Amino acid sequence: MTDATPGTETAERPMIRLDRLAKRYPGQAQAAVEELSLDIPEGRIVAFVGPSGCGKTTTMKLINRLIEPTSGRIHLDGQDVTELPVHELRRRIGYAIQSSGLFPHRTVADNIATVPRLLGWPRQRVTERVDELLTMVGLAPATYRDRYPKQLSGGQQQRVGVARALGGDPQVMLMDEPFGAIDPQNREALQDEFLRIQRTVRKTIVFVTHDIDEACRMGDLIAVFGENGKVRQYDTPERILAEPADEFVAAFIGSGAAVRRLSLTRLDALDVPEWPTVDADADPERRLAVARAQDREYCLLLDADRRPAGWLPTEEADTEPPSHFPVFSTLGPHSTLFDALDLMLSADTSTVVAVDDEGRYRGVLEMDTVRELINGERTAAGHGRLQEA
Ligand SMILES: Nc1ncnc2c1ncn2[C@@H]1O[C@H](COP(=O)(O)OP(=O)(O)OP(=O)(O)O)[C@@H](O)[C@H]1O
Repeated sequence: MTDATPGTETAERPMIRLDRLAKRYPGQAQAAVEELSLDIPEGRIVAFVGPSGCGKTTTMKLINRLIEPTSGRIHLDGQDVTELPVHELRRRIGYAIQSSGLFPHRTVADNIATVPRLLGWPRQRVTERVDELLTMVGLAPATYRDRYPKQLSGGQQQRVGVARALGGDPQVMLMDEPFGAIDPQNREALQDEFLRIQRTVRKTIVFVTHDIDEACRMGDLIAVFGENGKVRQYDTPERILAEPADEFVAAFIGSGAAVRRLSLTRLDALDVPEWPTVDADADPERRLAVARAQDREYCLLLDADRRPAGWLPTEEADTEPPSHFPVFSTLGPHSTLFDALDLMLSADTSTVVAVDDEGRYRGVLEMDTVRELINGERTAAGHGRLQEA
């Protein structure tokens, strides 16, 4: 990443490049989008967030030429989109919108088959593609293939909308508030499912939302839009939450930035601090010596596989068998700091033992560690999502 100024280029290969893009609708005094320059890297989800009317949807429609720019250029994979035939552009760019946009009088299968049929795929291949996509979005083909959109719940319609947008295997997906009409609980499930699909398909995705939480969850990068399609900050969710570029961005994030950062930080991205440990199978004198050599009231007893076996009171470290309290609070690598804090508060404990996928000891998180991370006194060792891929 370069700095956090508007119109940022990224170090990664851009799939979409917006170059001083502008759109002024006829008869409007203000431009809807003014001089917007932005690189959207290949295989990433870029979330556009910003208040209503700031030009997010207009920018999306410019990208797939549903509307034409007043000035500026758009490059798709290095090619000027105005030089591409519109049908070619539609094949390369899938579009999913809030209302799901399904054709009401066509079955689910016919809806999903729209682009493959336009592309002239053989019937058998279209049928296979429809079933593959339905399975991918978690809808059993035999049950849902022949239904009409009104016979589906809102969430199921959204899934079909996503499947349809993926139909022709586009390089790019434009998603305009695709989960906007879904209640919060189902929305979270759909977001998770979509991220799971994205780990496999690795599309370049522009995702419009007005919800900063959704942007943080979904985006590898977030572009915060201000007035007239001006990007006020373009950066990772972590950086936007930690270092908002200006007061506009800070106000848009609103309160609760610290808690949002907690839920973005996974334990496997942290250097979890060490805690004194004692091997359960060491002899009593050795246990006592190790326990006394440190200044904690309790040591963590580890079994032969280095799994936490109990909290051992330092002064009783030589009892046989070792007397200990059970370890209730352990969290795996995919848990977040938010989960750690939640556990500390709900289990009324100030320590959480971090373990790896096999349940082996990694370290111990204390309330103070969490506080230092929130305050920036300590930084996450951090392989963020960008570096991870
Ligand atoms: N067809 C149009 N004709 C004239 N003005 C338009 C047209 N479409 C959008 N606008 C104006 O352009 C500006 C940007 O609209 P746009 O829909 O891109 O915003 P948005 O950020 O997507 O908003 P929202 O979050 O409410 O969907 C707004 O002021 C809007 O009123």
